[in-house]
Amino acid sequence: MLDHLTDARTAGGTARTADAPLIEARGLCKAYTRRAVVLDGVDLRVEAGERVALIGSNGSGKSTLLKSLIGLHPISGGELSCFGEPVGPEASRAQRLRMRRQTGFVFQKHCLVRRRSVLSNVIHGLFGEAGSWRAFCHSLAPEDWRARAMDALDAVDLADKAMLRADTLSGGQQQRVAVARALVRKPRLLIADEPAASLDPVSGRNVMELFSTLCREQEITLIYTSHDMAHATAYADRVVALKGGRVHFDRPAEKVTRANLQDVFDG
Ligand SMILES: Nc1ncnc2c1ncn2[C@@H]1O[C@H](COP(=O)(O)OP(=O)(O)OP(=O)(O)O)[C@@H](O)[C@H]1O
Repeated sequence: MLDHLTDARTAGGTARTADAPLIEARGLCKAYTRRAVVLDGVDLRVEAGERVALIGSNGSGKSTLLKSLIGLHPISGGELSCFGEPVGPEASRAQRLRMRRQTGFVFQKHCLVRRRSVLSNVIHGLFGEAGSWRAFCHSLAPEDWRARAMDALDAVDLADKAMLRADTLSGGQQQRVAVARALVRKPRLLIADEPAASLDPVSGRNVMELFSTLCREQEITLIYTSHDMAHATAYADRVVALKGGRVHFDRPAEKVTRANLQDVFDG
């Protein structure tokens, strides 16, 4: 089964031209073990500025695909390029770091540091920049970092909560802080893995609306996973469905039908 997983491109090579897609995967395969082939020949092209929803049943490989696209998981086969650079199964640490620096992340669990202020949590998004140990505490951070973090908090409408402890905010507000933390570094790509899954319907819609709007305004490419079909179709330009380790369909959000969705989740 793994025979076709051996032709992965190695890291390095020449950078693509400026009009190349932000991400391009051809025949992408990912196996955690010889028996656990999760992605089995995924083709995916994401243009800069697009908003893409990834859907599929539990275990269909959505999170694995998200992480593989940006080098958090090494791929097992196929061809992948991200930010114009080929990404092989053994991407160097330097390349992975380069990709991470251009990417913001938001997860279902927002992973804020509960005892720290909202502002400190957003400044933590600047970890990885020069002198980033100072991002640990907002009072040690340079003034321009604090200003950037305040701008990000303003964008998610939480500037007035900057000095509160993170764990005094509601779940929806904390997720908006996580959005600000992801955007403070002005990433080219935002990856969001079930960002609204732990929120009530209204907070979930608010967070999705926020993502979608900020990404469009700031020309950030967005790829998110969701089990909520209304979220998948309302906030994305395109919906990509995974089934059996392959792309089952890839179509504009407005053309996705109820039957298409049913088909994805039927055994
Ligand atoms: N680190 C890992 N090591 C081994 N197997 C893994 C690992 N991560 C995920 N898997 C397996 O890969 C498969 C796909 O998991 P993944 O989390 O990518 O699916 P998903 O579509 O995001 O699922 P869900 O909707 O439940 O979040 C599952 O069978 C899972 O057990």
